[in-house]
Amino acid sequence: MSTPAAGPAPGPAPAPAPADGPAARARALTKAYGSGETAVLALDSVDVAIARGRFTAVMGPSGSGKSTLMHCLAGLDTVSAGQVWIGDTEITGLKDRELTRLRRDRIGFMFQSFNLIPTLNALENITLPMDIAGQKPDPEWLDRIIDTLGLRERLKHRPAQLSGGQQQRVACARALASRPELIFADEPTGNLDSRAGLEVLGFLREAVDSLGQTVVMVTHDPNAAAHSDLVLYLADGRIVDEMAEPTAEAVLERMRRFSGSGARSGASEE
Ligand SMILES: Nc1ncnc2c1ncn2[C@@H]1O[C@H](COP(=O)(O)OP(=O)(O)OP(=O)(O)O)[C@@H](O)[C@H]1O
Repeated sequence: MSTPAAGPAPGPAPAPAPADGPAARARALTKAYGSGETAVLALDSVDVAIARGRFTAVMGPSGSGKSTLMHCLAGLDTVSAGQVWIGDTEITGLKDRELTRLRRDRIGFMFQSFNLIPTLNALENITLPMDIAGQKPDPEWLDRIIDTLGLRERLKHRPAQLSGGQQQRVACARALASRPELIFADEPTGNLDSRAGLEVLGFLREAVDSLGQTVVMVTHDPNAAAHSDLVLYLADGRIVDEMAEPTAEAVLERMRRFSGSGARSGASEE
């Protein structure tokens, strides 16, 4: 996608993503917060590869490092040591401006709080990041997202006129609008009732299956994780296990085993 940013392009332009190879990966990714006696090792030398065109869930007890992993993979947070790549672009070491541009061009975000602008209608919210970047949405792609997400009749509504599920669908459309290589979703169903949550998970699944997107989702919910292709389990800042083709029952069982084995005293909320 072209990036008509103001001024000369800072550094190398984002390379077109290779058709294969991981969508993102990290090597020996370490993240510490604070220093001295109060230092917390949130990620402890994590090696991970996020498969392209797949739906990956990240699970683990509270404080195990899920959000930190997502933020470091997405270039929202700096790393203490190790390397991170988006596609074949190493993002550790990029200057702030380059990183901002890469995030804008190649990554979509969905958060638990939808972060919609209350004074803008649904369509304006969906296209806002592209408007800010001076990019024009591809009309066919935008139409497809709007119809896939069932938002056609809601485009003129402001967030306050939409249900929680509809607001999250708008946030989902916003994340998809620029056709990013990668979508990071942090507890995207956390604020929704179970029906609306199911809808959003269905759309994320659809984004992977029909639109060919790559999704990484942090969740505590075994039912949500069951929509993914692969679950990565974190404990104490390390990836300790993974499960392909998860079912809610299998995920729940695995979580029980972990909390039973006391990965971190008092840290589990499952
Ligand atoms: N900005 C920060 N400053 C200090 N410590 C932090 C900061 N962010 C996270 N931590 C610590 O790093 C560890 C991992 O936090 P993280 O938020 O990644 O865990 P999580 O698995 O996403 O937790 P939760 O499920 O509760 O959201 C925790 O011990 C947390 O207290």
